[in-house]
Amino acid sequence: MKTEALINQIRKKQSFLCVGLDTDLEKLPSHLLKEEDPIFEFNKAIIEATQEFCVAYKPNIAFYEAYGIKGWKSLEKTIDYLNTHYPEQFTIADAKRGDIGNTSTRYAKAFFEELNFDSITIAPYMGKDSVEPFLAFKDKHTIILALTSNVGAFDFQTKKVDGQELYKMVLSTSKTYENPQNLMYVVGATKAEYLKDIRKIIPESFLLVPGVGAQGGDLQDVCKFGITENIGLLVNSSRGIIYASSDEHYASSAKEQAKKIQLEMKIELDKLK
Ligand SMILES: O=c1ccn([C@@H]2O[C@H](COP(=O)(O)O)[C@@H](O)[C@H]2O)c(=O)[nH]1
Repeated sequence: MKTEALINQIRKKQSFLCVGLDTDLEKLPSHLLKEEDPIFEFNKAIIEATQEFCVAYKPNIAFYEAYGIKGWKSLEKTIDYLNTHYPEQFTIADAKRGDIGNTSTRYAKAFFEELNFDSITIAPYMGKDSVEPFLAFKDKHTIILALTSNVGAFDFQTKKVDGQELYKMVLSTSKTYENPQNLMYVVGATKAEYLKDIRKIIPESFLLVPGVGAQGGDLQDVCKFGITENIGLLVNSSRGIIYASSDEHYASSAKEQAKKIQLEMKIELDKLK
């Protein structure tokens, strides 16, 4: 998907919400466990309930890999369902990959060609030759971990290297890679105050912002420093939406929660007018 198409969807739906499909069998309503593929049935119901309020879906690959071949099948069915029924939705494989170039190319083929995701999250630690194989794919997006939402982000990402915080070096160095137009970045909602500095380095880039809801990040704080003329934000909530209730009303509860966040986003978008 082209970035322009994503921006158009955001304007049309007045939403920059990404729904995280972190689907955990242990948290599913018990009646779904009788289904042949409970994970897919759950995802399908969540997608149907939330799609009018969001512009992106982000399955975290760990939740599928955890169930082996069955989990991969559920993931494949989910991405196929999205691409068939809601091709306007931006899809993110939250896989946090990255390896020597030869191997990164295989990861890129797996997620961009075989599964046909629009984007993938990448750990930048192995540098240029580990990231560029992903960037080589036209109209696919490589979302680099810049400043993550967890406490462990302070172990390395905010430490100074040659007088500069590592996450800032990741932002500025990645801009020199081949095909930088295909880059996006992960910045945790729990680190909203850092967005002011981040926007000085990457004023236009799209940011995937996880950490609102269950992790306590604040949407208004994220928008205060992170929003741009072209919005430039995809704010993710996973558990806060998909497990809004654990009974048979899980889909309508997810819908209410997604709608609530979309209305908050509309208020932020109105401020840009
Ligand atoms: O810095 C990061 C990078 C990725 N994530 C992922 O986003 C979701 C957040 O889930 P919630 O339930 O909304 O907390 C999850 O898949 C994480 O692995 C992140 O949280 N922070």
